[in-house]
Amino acid sequence: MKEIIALEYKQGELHMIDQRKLPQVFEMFVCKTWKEVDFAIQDMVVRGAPAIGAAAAYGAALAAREYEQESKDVFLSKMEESLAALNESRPTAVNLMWAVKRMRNLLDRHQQENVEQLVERIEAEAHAVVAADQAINIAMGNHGNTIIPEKATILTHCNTGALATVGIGTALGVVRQAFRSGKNIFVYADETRPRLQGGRLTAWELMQEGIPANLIADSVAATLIRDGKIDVILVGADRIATNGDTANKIGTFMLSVLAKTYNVPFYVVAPTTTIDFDMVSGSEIVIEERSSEEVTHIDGHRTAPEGIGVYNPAFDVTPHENITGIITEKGIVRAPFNEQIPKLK
Ligand SMILES: CSC[C@@H](O)[C@@H](O)C(=O)COP(=O)(O)O
Repeated sequence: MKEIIALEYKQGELHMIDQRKLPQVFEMFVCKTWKEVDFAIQDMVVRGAPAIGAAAAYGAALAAREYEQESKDVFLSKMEESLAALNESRPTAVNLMWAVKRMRNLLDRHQQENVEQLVERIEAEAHAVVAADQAINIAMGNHGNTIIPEKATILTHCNTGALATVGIGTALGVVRQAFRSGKNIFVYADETRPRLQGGRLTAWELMQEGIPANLIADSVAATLIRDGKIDVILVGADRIATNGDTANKIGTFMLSVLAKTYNVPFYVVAPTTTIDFDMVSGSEIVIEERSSEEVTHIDGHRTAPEGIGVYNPAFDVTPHENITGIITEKGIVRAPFNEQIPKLK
């Protein structure tokens, strides 16, 4: 099976699978400048917390190449301008800020070096972010596989696979490892309104891998859970506070309430780069609100009446009380989260 590679840096260009077009069209979106990366993140050509972090890291590498002929002062100020813009491209996934901070720290640590050396360091750092993410995904997949029963029926939300990362995925990475290890699993994938990351992307990834699955409208999940048809729920995360409160794709909170009501294990799968160690509770997490067209239109066609008001938060926060465990590359943490999570730093 050919692995899906969400993004790749080749000869000074960042090539990304254009996730706005899948599954109908498989097309690469090529960024030659950091501003194109900034656009790609905002417009969700690339999406998913770890993939956004990796894209931002390569955005910094492209910026470094764009400004390599400048004097050191101009180079540093242009780098800061691009890093500040990339940092703001989407607000909720902390991996983005983590990648930008990593680049800022790198420039700070090597401030005595010349521009040429700095450019090389930034490029190497971006490659290191990607290499680390691949290994982290495998480790999460293996830890996660330990809680998946032999014939599990798994419910998942949004897209947390290879497209959302630069490896096998977070929650979908656990699904992959369970399947690849020979377990007889079945997946229900929420379509994930309004952007349909489940219907378009997760369904596509599951089919590429040959994992048996049904796609469901989001509103079907409650019936399946009540009827005892789901053994475990696996979701990803965009930002986790140190008390375990977790921001993830809108609709995740609702699933967690159902899981708690009907005693279904509910696991968050995320690398430690998704933990915001400066945030003690989910109430501090900034939730992105996206355009009304995501709700009033489907595939560019208006489905809602002109003039209707729209509320379109892209994420919600699941309280830690509803979470059975958080599967990270360092192992599975459980309550009391506010004691266990800081140990992962
Ligand atoms: C990679 S797993 C976690 C999340 O990033 C994922 O579930 C999610 O919420 C993605 O949101 P998106 O708005 O598509 O970037």
